[in-house]
Amino acid sequence: YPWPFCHDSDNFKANSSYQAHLDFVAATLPMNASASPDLFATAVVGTVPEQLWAVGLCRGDVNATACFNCLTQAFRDLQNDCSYDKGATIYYDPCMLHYSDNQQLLADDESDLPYFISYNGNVTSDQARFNGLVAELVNATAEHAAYNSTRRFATGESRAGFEPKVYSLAQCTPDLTAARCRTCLEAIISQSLDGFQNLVGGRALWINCTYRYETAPFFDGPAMVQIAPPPSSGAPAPAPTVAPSMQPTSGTPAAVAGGGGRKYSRLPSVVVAAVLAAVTALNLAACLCFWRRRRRTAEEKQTYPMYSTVAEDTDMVDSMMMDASILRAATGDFDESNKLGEGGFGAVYKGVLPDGGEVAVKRLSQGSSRGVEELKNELALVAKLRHKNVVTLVGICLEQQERLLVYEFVANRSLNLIIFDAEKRERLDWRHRHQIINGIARGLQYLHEDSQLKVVHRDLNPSNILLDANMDPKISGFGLARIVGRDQQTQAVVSQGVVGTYGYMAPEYALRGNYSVKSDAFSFGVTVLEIISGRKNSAIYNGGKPDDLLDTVWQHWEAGTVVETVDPCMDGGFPEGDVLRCIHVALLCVQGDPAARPAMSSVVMMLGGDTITLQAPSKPMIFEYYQESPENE
Ligand SMILES: Nc1ncnc2c1ncn2[C@@H]1O[C@H](COP(=O)(O)OP(=O)(O)OP(=O)(O)O)[C@@H](O)[C@H]1O
Repeated sequence: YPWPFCHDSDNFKANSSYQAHLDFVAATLPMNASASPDLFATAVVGTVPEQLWAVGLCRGDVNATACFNCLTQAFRDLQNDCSYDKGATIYYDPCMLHYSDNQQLLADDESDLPYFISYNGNVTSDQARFNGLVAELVNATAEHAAYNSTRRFATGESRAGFEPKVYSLAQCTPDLTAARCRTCLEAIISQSLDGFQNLVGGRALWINCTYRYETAPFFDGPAMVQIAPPPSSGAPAPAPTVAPSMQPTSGTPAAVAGGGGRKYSRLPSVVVAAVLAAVTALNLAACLCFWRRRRRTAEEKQTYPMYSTVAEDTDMVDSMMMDASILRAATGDFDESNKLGEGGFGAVYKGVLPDGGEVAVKRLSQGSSRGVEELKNELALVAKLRHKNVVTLVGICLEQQERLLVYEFVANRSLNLIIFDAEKRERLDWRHRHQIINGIARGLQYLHEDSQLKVVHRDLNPSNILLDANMDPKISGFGLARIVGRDQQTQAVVSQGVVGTYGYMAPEYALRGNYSVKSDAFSFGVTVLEIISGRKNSAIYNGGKPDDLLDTVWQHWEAGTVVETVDPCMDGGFPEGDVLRCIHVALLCVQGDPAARPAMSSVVMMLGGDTITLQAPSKPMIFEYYQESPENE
């Protein structure tokens, strides 16, 4: 160890957004993974094409400190070994890290995955019984990891009575369903185990799942699965069939391999093995690297999350179902000219239904597992929400490969397209801006406090605020939203990674994965300051110097010159008292301590009543990510 794989994907440039995303994930993911009970975290940051997706998983039997150290080291090593490669994977004994600009792993029919195998070249004596024992133990351990462990982790051992004893381990990323975990393990076991016949140790490593067996103990804690030794008599096992490319070169010690930052290019769909030159040089056991193209099986298709969603809420889904043919006709077969925009999960098209009704059709990218998760969320959540300031979902379509979400058409599209456009934002006078701020506050209050559900949006920002023909705002983009307990006052913690948009994430969410209605309040505060100033709160380094709107507004607030931060486009055409009140409320929302931020019902009241006295805000927490330059890290 370590075994790094550079994916030979696109390169990114130093100081690019992708680099900033990678730095951010390197600073947060090890903490999120080690703090989660599953020792697992994922993160999606930024937007396509600069979006970075990362997954980190520690072996189920290591402690949080070892997990944190391993993943921290993993980022360091990959940034050295695969510097500027957008996609890379690294395996250590205690952890695995993978990042890429492409989220398509197991869920993608056509994805090529770094499928890595290593084995111990020593050969056993009673081969037929040994091979039978290994196969039984490995499969039992895989079964246990998939179906009996929510962490998708299991260890196993053979009982006394046959020498050598065998020890095994199987693990999947805990975001896989039980069935998909089993499918994944089955795939790597069936691909590799034949090649390990007679060998005293072997393992296959994949991003979504891994298994290993050895004749010496190698994991901590008692084995979760035990199997009886094979009987001494009985039908002889079939003759071993060792794949020629996988035969050990010599009886070598325990399986270890090195990859030294080599670049592996994509290979043909047939499994191709390449013995690493470094193996011989380092006098280590044989080690093979496979890139292979997988076809999703019928069984995997059945376990695709979308289908279980449909089964869960059939009545609601049925009533909203629309024909793909109608939506195709409505959008001119998803013609480019009807494209309204593109989000992280697919493009959005304007459509006109046969009755003349205008709709916006979100077409989720095919094969994106994130897209399916988003769809699940949207179905379960948005369909139940009804508020003037929340976008309405009017239909859905799940036909063959199409996954379409149909919304009411919101004429002026998203706020970011106006507020950050030098010309268009001149159209937004103070009356409009005030109306937008109030509308967002009311929509958020509804989500947090008044709907049947208690919803934390988690990705509130101007690209998720749509403006109707009257410039009334509607909150959209519920793909990352979460329902939290109605009485939940405290914060929930993401176990599967921080997702959201830079510059709007509350520090406790970005750094520790804690989200709550108060992390939405933070995003609201940032959005309000952007609406008033017409400036983006850039979390990306600007020539090595942080360009932070919160900091700028705070400096002016303290100096008593905060009116200078108001968008010059408005040319002084605003009542100063109203503007100051809005900035004051926004500063209360971006305070570092979540408990000090007001609830949205208070925000609505504070915005509406000039008789209410407001508390003095404390300095916003501008978290370190903004303050350090990448060179210092
Ligand atoms: N209901 C709608 N009516 C009109 N335009 C819309 C509607 N929904 C989305 N759009 C337009 O399409 C763009 C893409 O929307 P989408 O919700 O997919 O992306 P996003 O919010 O920018 O990103 P993400 O989904 O990654 O959060 C929006 O920025 C907006 O301009």
